[in-house]
Amino acid sequence: MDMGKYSIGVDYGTQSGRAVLVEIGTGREIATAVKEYTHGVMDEYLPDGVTRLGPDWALQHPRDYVEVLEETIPRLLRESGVRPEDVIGIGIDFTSCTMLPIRADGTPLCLEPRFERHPHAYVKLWKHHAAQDEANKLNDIARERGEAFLAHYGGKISSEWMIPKIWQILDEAPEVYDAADAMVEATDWIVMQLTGKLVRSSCPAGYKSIWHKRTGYPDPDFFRALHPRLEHVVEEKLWGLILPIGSRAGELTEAMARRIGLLPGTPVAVGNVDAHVSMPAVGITEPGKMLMIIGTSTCHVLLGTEERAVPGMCGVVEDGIIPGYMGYEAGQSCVGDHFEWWVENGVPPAYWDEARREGIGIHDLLTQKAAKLRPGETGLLALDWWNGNRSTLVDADLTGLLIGATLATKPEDIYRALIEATAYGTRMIVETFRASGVPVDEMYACGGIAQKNALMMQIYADVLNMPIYIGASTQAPALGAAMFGAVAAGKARGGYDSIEEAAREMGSVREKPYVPNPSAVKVYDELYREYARLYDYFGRGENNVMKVLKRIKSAVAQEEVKTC
Ligand SMILES: Nc1ncnc2c1ncn2[C@@H]1O[C@H](COP(=O)(O)OP(=O)(O)O)[C@@H](O)[C@H]1O
Ligand SMILES: O=C(CO)[C@H](O)[C@H](O)COP(=O)(O)O
Repeated sequence: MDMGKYSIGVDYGTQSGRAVLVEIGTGREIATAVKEYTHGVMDEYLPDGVTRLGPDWALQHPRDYVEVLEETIPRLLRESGVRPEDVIGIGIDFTSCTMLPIRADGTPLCLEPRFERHPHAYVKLWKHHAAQDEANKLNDIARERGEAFLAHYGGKISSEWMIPKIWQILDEAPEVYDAADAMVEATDWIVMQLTGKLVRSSCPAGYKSIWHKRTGYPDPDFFRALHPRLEHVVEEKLWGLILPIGSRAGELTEAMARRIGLLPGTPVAVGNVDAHVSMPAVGITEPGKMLMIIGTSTCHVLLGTEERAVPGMCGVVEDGIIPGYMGYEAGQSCVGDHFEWWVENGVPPAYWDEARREGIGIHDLLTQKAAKLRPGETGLLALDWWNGNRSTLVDADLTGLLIGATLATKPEDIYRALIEATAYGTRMIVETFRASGVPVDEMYACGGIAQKNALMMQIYADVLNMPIYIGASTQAPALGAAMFGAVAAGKARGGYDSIEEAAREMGSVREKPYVPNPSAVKVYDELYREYARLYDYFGRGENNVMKVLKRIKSAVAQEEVKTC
């Protein structure tokens, strides 16, 4: 074993935490460890198995996040033989806005006996969409008041973000709101567990908490207009130093060092977000190159030189991704989740048997079958809104649509139509950026699905009519987090002084991109035009049937709760 220097990155995804130990200088991933969350995503019941959650809820358990550190980091050291003194830094990235109410010392409220059966005391996962009413009211009030911040967020604040989630807690559980000394992003909370102090990251603050590098948070007046008790929400619940990404949040405490096998004093980077952190891991540090991080959901991140208003984007934040640039984000709320839904609910036993016989996963079986179909052959078209629309409509109340099914439609036809729908959704996002004056010249992809599903990447190349370059790492977010760990350590300790330097040495893409096939491009152009018509028809108010159905469903659910 040589005595190089190493950094650890921990990527907290929707289902699991993934840690990598990376060699400084080469970006070589020496060891990887994955821990599935013990409680997974809680969307029906609390851990007691009886406390029922409402529609659109999605919670997590904060203890699972600490378990990830305790299990994966010692495993990395054991398997690699790397000495703790040669680990010069740690970086974290997380899904976002994944948030929780805590005491001032960092204790999550859900760990207190008084609150263990209280849904609002748990972590609200990014895809918790039950704060849509609050998001709608917030957007109406912000529009009426002519709040300038709306332009930085594509005209709408999403129900996935911090302020609607805090407001939902206040509306539905004022006792939890009162007991919370702070509301924090999970990325900042886990950094707090490592360092013992609360430091907030400028990245999620900028994208998810309406914080601006130059103007800070919105005025108390605005928050008062939402709810009188929110007037001082910033001082009361969002306090804490905000540091830019690329800085050091602090050092590993004695207690945590003992629990995870590293040395106390190891530098810890300011927390990051899973999408944004991936850009340097793919080697991107300049404008015009859009990166798709494809997993449970997809995030699209892009650098620009000017702050433009792009309708329905998630946001533009100065220094939000790479210091010195405007960082743009857009996204799709379900991509892998979309396929998972189909696999779990629509695929007959014969297909599962076939996959077992062939010794492959069900996704691989459906992909193999779908790959035999030509573009347009299924006769199907879908809207990719099974978990709402994150960009460009920013509406969690929109739902899925499949059109063209017949008695001859097969499971692989639908699987392919769902893949195509997500590709059309991405094209809509790319076209919206371009129409708003933000160039998108090249497309990149990373994340689990970009690595695993070649058919899907080919369909994206064909639908977008652009080559798709794939990040070389199988764990791009964790690699990016490790790179930020190396920057937190700094050159003097064997790391880097800037993320650009780290990206040059440690980030990379695979040699061969997926290249568009002209005959497929032609068919997909025609199908995309139909997709765009459906998108406008169901998404922009001409036909609100999706919302009507949701309203009826929610009324029925409330009736059921009353009669229970
Ligand atoms: N071969 C595959 N093709 C398409 N989707 C897949 C495949 N294998 C798994 N998935 C989907 O990928 C998602 C998990 O993505 P991943 O990037 O591993 O995790 P995360 O979203 O937690 O970062 C799941 O929703 C699953 O349905
Ligand atoms: O909104 C996000 C980033 O801004 C979420 O973190 C993301 O969409 C969830 O990520 P994943 O699908 O990889 O679990």
